[in-house]
Amino acid sequence: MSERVDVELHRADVAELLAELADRPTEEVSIHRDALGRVLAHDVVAPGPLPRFRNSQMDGFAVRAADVASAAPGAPVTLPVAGDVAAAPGEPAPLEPGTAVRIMTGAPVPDGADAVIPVEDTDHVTFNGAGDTPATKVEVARRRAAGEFVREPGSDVAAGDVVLRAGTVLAPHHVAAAAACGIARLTVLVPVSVAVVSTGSELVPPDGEPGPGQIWDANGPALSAAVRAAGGRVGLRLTVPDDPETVRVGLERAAALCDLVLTTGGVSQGAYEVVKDALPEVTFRSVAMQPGGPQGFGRIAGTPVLAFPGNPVSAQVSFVVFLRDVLRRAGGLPPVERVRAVLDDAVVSPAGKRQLLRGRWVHDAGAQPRVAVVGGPGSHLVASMAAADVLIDVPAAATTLEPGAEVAAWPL
Ligand SMILES: Nc1nc2c(c(=O)[nH]1)N[C@H]1C(S)=C(S)[C@@H](COP(=O)(O)OP(=O)(O)OC[C@H]3O[C@@H](n4cnc5c(N)ncnc54)[C@H](O)[C@@H]3O)O[C@H]1N2
Ligand code: MOO
Repeated sequence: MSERVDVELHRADVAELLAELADRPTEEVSIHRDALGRVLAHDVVAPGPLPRFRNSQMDGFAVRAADVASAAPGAPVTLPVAGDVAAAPGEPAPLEPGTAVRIMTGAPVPDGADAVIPVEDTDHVTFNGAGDTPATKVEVARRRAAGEFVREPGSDVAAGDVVLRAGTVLAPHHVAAAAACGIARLTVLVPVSVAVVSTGSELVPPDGEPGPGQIWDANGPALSAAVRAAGGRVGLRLTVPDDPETVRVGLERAAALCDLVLTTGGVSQGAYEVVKDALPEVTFRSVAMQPGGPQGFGRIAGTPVLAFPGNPVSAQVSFVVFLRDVLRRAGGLPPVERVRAVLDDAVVSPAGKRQLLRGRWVHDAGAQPRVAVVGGPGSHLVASMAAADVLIDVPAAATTLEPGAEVAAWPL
């Protein structure tokens, strides 16, 4: 651990190393299964208009507005009902002047009709229970202007309009717009594929039985979840023991399969720092922060690798500070902005290191967001981390901060 570098410098180095990840390939996905949450690669253009044809906005009677121009409550206009149009396949016959057709919401409005009288404004009042009973005449008790309750073709979308913009993170309402335009497949960005490699002979999976001296692997599941939450994909999950040969073999496999290799553990000053030993071509350095001080970055077989420390809070904080925004940007998601907030508590902090304390937002009516400290600063305190929803960024120059001090806060 030859040098101790500033957090922002290491951030910039990591961003530069991983800049190539932003060059994303694309793939087609079905709107029925895989589109949700994916990021659109291109603008989506409507192949035709929406609505596709003139149709009724109401259950009622299609008429010529001129034929009911004198209709008023107490002075209805009576028209013969010449037919019935449902929202169903087919084209209705043109409307003869001086007649009406019963029409349902979404049904094609016949040529010759230019307004729809809602059923409530007629002597039928409602169609509920009317079934297939054909109406022979209708009394219209309210006039409607030409165009009322008629949905014109293209009034929502014209052919050639952009309905969804490149970069949209697909939500249910975007799927609806694509489906309504008859677009069943969308071209989206391929997520960054990350190999998440936990190192440590002491680790057993969370569903395993730890023996003496063993612990459950928190970092593998945590970083896998973090990768997915930042729009990435876990291309490989490995846990390797503290044996440099085995670690090397695992990391070479990971490098061959994924866009990025992410390791935890084995990067500090101990006797068994296997990641350091297995990756002589990678730069290991001490970053002036706590937690998350020991860091590695470089390439293995041409693939970028980041080596995070093994302490669980250190690994999670490292992800937030160094990798989250890089992954989000590469995958087309906006970065998570840091927020200026006011401290609720007094804090002490080591000299010369930025400290990222676990905190919670304090919700009140104040003008500026406030944060309170949760738990201690130890890098092994996973429960305090779980209770936090923000990281409080105490500057390197500060050894104490009083309540009311302004700090940067990293939303979790
Ligand atoms: N003499 C020194 N000792 C340490 C220093 C130092 O500067 N000088 N730095 C400390 C700091 S800070 C950190 S952070 C850790 C980093 O250690 P490593 O990255 O080498 O990680 P390990 O030694 O493998 O493990 C540390 C700790 O975390 C536990 N661990 C590891 N992996 C997992 C996992 N996947 N899930 C849950 N817990 C994990 C491991 O059992 C250890 O308790 O070094 C300090 N020491
Ligand atoms: O820098 Mo370490 O991550 O504090 O435990």
